[in-house]
Amino acid sequence: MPSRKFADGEVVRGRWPGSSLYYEVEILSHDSTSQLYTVKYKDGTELELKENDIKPLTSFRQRKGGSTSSSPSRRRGSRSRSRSRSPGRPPKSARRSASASHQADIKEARREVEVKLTPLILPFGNSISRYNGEPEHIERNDAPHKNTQEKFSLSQESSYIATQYSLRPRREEVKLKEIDSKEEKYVAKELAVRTFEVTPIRAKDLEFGGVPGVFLIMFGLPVFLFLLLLMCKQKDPSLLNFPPPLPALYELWETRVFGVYLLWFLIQVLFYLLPIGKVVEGTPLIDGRRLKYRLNGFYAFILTSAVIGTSLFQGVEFHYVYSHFLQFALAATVFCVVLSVYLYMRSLKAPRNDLSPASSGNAVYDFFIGRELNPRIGTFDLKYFCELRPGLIGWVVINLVMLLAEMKIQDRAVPSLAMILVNSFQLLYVVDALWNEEALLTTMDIIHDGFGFMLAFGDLVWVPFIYSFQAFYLVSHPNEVSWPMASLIIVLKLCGYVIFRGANSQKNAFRKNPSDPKLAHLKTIHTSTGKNLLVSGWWGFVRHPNYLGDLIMALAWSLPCGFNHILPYFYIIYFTMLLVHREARDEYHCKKKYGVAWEKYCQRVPYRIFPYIY
Ligand SMILES: NC(=O)C1=CN([C@@H]2O[C@H](COP(=O)(O)OP(=O)(O)OC[C@H]3O[C@@H](n4cnc5c(N)ncnc54)[C@H](OP(=O)(O)O)[C@@H]3O)[C@@H](O)[C@H]2O)C=CC1
Ligand SMILES: CC(C)=CCC[C@@H](C)[C@H]1CC=C2C3=C(CC[C@@]21C)[C@@]1(C)CC[C@H](O)C(C)(C)[C@@H]1CC3
Repeated sequence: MPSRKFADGEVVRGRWPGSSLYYEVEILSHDSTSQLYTVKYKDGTELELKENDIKPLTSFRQRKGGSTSSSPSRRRGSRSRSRSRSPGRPPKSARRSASASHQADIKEARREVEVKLTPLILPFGNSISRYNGEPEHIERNDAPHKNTQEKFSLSQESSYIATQYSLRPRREEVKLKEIDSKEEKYVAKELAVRTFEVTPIRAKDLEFGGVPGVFLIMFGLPVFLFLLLLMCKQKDPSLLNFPPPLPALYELWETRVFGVYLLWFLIQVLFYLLPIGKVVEGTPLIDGRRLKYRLNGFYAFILTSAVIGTSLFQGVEFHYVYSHFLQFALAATVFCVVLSVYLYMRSLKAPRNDLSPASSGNAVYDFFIGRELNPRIGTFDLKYFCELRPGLIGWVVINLVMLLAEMKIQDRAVPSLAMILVNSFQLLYVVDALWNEEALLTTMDIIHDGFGFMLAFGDLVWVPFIYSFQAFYLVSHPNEVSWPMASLIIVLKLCGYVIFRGANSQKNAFRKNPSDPKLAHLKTIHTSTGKNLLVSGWWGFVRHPNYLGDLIMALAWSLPCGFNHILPYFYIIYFTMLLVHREARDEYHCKKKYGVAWEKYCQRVPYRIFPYIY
């Protein structure tokens, strides 16, 4: 029979599962069959640990300045800004860098999650358990105890670790109310910081059809983009005229166009770096750090407008962008490929904690989804910058270019009503995004997806060159819109906007301050993570009211183009597919994160996006 290293009653340090942090524990017993020790933390938490995850107290005694805390719930300190300094964390120099292969990371992570957890008693419910049997209840949003709970925004990553464990409460008699709220605060904070590490996802969890799927998307999307633009350039853009005449590849490349594109990008970089605008903290990362972001997107937009206005006044020929539209699309695509290669290469040196929870260890998949979560050069955040600046602001500039091209080509003194509608609707959308810039920090793109080809292409190519498609279409396919029709379209757009903005603002306000008096009338479902879910207001209507609003707006963008061709409706077709897929991804993550509470929410609010339909 194999010998055991630690005796019952011995006080040692036990590793907190899924992390490299060790806490003082007492050995309760040892199971000779499974070779697991049952240990008890000072707050009463009992877990089963492998021998490798237990160290004698003496291993830690010499360490200077280490934490003296003895249980996950008791340890405290101001670590929101610095990296975790747990007793188990090796010195920085000795820490393994990600230049060691991702496969090695996977092995290590798998070894970590092998720790078998049996019970975990948490004062506010089991924050990392999937189905914990916690007392779910629906309440109005004015219960005072929620304040403390809601302050902790546990990062989305929690869900990826959570399902790796089999957690069962051993002392079910511990009730939520018996626990003092201060203690809750520490436990929740500590869990957010310690237990959630990047766990490589298993092959079956790969999204977008796995490796073959992303491979197809990466080649298919650029081809599709060019075909669409070429189709639109035809006099009769009917689908019957597919395929459009294809230009030679060398005709599409112009170094001057690439230069103009780079200039545009650099101007946006410059505006991003301006020390104007509020600095805010993002959602906590897996190691508890919160990155800082400067919110100056709206200023960048004002400055860009000033630059564009001055250039127009100076007689700069904006028609060049229209006449070289495909060349610009190619320049942006080339730039995006180079950027994606750079992002992948640098991610190989990134520490494991900096990797995206979506990354898999497969090079092709990770090149697509993005391996590093928040690639930064100093304080310059590449993903955050690309998401809102060159592409989104570029979209508005391209729309303006199309408006001018329409006037020139159709010899108009003023732009058509259809063009004005499309331009102003989309301007409102972009200004809204920049005005509410902070909301971007809680989107799936920022907290879950890495920065790779998908977002680089989406942000830098797809948004400016596809989202401006209606304006591009109207340049060569005029459509006269009557005023009654225009009024209907405007009403539709405003309805969509009210739903989109109302839903996003309601959720953002709730996540920022759950006890906001303005939200006191809303009902919520308590969840075990400490974060609650809204079940009335916009979020009680359908489960993704913001997507519904976005889709209604998308329809209003296409309608001014008339009904002669399907092409201008491509956007709404694509967007419906994108949001349905995105909703499914979010649903999957929320189910993992909130367990029964999410199922309760689904029962209460059965429709996902379209009431009574889907
Ligand atoms: N124009 C475009 O191409 C695109 C636009 N968008 C728009 O971007 C915006 C952001 O979208 P996206 O990031 O996908 O998703 P959401 O803004 O809808 O965020 C989803 C998250 O909200 C939280 N949540 C879900 N239900 C509730 C509830 N009942 N109460 C409180 N919180 C809840 C959950 O996170 P948690 O609980 O962790 O807070 C969930 O993961 C949307 O308006 C969308 O339309 C998105 C993609 C493309
Ligand atoms: C086809 C392909 C490669 C798709 C990638 C998807 C991207 C185009 C979108 C993913 C999420 C996005 C968001 C916006 C634009 C489109 C992308 C990048 C967004 C910036 C639009 C403006 C909104 O107000 C928003 C800020 C909420 C939104 C965030 C998500």
